[in-house]
Amino acid sequence: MLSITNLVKRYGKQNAVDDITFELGGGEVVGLLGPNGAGKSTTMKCIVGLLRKTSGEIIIGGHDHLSVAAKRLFSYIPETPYVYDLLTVREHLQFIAQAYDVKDWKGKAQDLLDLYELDDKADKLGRDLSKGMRQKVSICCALLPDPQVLFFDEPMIGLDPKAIKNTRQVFRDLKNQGKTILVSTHLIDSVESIADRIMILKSGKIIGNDTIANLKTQMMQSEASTLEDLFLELTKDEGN
Ligand SMILES: Nc1ncnc2c1ncn2[C@@H]1O[C@H](COP(=O)(O)OP(=O)(O)OP(=O)(O)O)[C@@H](O)[C@H]1O
Repeated sequence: MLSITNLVKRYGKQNAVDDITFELGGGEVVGLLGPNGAGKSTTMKCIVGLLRKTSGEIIIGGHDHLSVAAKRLFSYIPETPYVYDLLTVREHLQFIAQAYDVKDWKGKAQDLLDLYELDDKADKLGRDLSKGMRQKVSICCALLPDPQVLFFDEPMIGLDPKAIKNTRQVFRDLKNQGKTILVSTHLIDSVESIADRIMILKSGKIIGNDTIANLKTQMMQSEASTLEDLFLELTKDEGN
C-alpha cells in the first residue's frame, strides 16, 4: 500500500532522511520510532507531499504520492495541528466532508464529536481552541473521509488521558477495518499493543525494522526488560 525507495531529504548539507527504503502492506500497522531529530516528521511530511523530497520514490496504493489518486487514499495528522481561525469545529468537518465528498457526513461527524467530547465546542472558532482541542479536531477531520491509509505524527502529544484512551481504541478499530497505518512516536508503549511492526529511525537511517514478536524475543536475549529499554539500547549514541 505504501512503498518508499531510496528516500533522501537534505537540508543544506544534512541528510535529515538518509536513503531509506521500506514498504507497508495493506492492513499493516507500523510504528515509526526514533529519538528527537531522527527524521520521523521529515519522512512523514515527504510522504504526504508537504516537503519536497531530495530524491527517491514514494508510491501510495500504486500511485505517485503527489497524484490526486494517491491523495484520495490517505489522511495525515500532523505533529502540530493546524486549524482554520475563522471556521468553527463543525465547519471544519463540513469543509472536509465537502472536499472529500463524504456521504451522510453529519451523522459521522456527530459520532466523532461525541467520541472526542467536542460536541459542546462545535460552534467555537478554530482560533479559540486549546492545543489539545485543535489536535482532536485534526484527528476528527482525518477520520471523517474514512481513508484507506493514515499517517499519524505523534498523535498522543497534547491529548488528555481520555482522548489518548479513545485514540488507542480508534487505532484498534481502524486496524480491525483493515486500514494501513504509519504512526510516529517517541513512546513505544503507545503503539506496542496495536503495531504489527516497529521501524526504528536514527540520524535519518532505519536501524531496526521488525515485528513486535521478534523485538520481544530480542529483548529477552538482551539486558532489556521492556521494549522501551530495548529501544533506548538500540538508539543510544556510541560512547554513552
Ligand atoms: N526546516 C528545517 N531546516 C533545517 N533542518 C531541519 C528542518 N526541519 C528539520 N530539520 C532537521 O532534520 C532532522 C530531522 O528532524 P525531524 O523533525 O524530522 O525529526 P523527528 O524525528 O521528527 O524529531 P522529533 O521527535 O523531535 O519531532 C533534525 O536534525 C532537524 O534539526
